Amino acid sequence: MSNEEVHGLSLQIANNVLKLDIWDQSLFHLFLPIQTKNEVRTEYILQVIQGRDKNVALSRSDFETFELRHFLLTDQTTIKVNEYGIPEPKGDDFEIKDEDLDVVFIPLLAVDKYGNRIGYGKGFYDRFLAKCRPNTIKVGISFFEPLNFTITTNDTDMPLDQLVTPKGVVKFRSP
Ligand SMILES: Nc1nc2c(c(=O)[nH]1)N(C=O)[C@@H](CNc1ccc(C(=O)N[C@@H](CCC(=O)O)C(=O)O)cc1)CN2
Ligand SMILES: Nc1ncnc2c1ncn2[C@@H]1O[C@H](COP(=O)(O)OP(=O)(O)OP(=O)(O)O)[C@@H](O)[C@H]1O
Repeated sequence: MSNEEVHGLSLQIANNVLKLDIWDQSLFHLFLPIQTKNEVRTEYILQVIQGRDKNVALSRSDFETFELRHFLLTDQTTIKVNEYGIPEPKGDDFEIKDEDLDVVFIPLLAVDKYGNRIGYGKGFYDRFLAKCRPNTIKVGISFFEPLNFTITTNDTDMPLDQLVTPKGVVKFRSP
């Protein structure tokens, strides 16, 4: 995918995020893209969320425990790219508990028609989502539509509620 394609499709995804039924919620968790990985450029989604005056949380990854810690994004937040190429907030101000997040946007490599997800491994998101509230809205973000075959799951895998792609929104229901 060319850089222009990545940006154009990411902008379409941000426009489709507007169609989600999430705008009565207040605290949104977002990932910032790993530049070297052709991930969806979430800066456009960030603009959409902030344009609606919602609060945004960003995470720092701990590669010893494979846990994420979340911090409120403010005017004072400094972002630094870590050794894995992930942009992360610096400092310990305004830490946010997993249970306080209303909506979580999730990066993924592939998803099937049931909302089962394949990530980059290490289980960061499976651990994180398991600690969120049951009614936290889990939204996958992808350039691609769901796969036609079923992804094999294990009992720690956390399925998605919805998926946003450049084409639109996909809602999942349990099989
Ligand atoms: N933008 C973004 N942030 C995210 C994730 C993500 O997928 N995307 N994660 C979702 O879980 C977590 C980080 N997950 C990661 C999992 C593995 C490696 C890793 O093993 N990197 C190796 C090899 C990279 C490769 O395979 O090419 C390295 O950089 O040396 C990095 C990040 C949290 N933050
Ligand atoms: N809630 C959890 N508690 C402890 N270990 C977990 C938990 N969730 C996942 N793991 C472990 O993390 C490892 C990676 O998980 P998995 O292969 O499912 O990652 P993934 O599907 O790529 O998703 P992710 O994006 O979350 O990394 C596995 O060894 C799994 O057992």
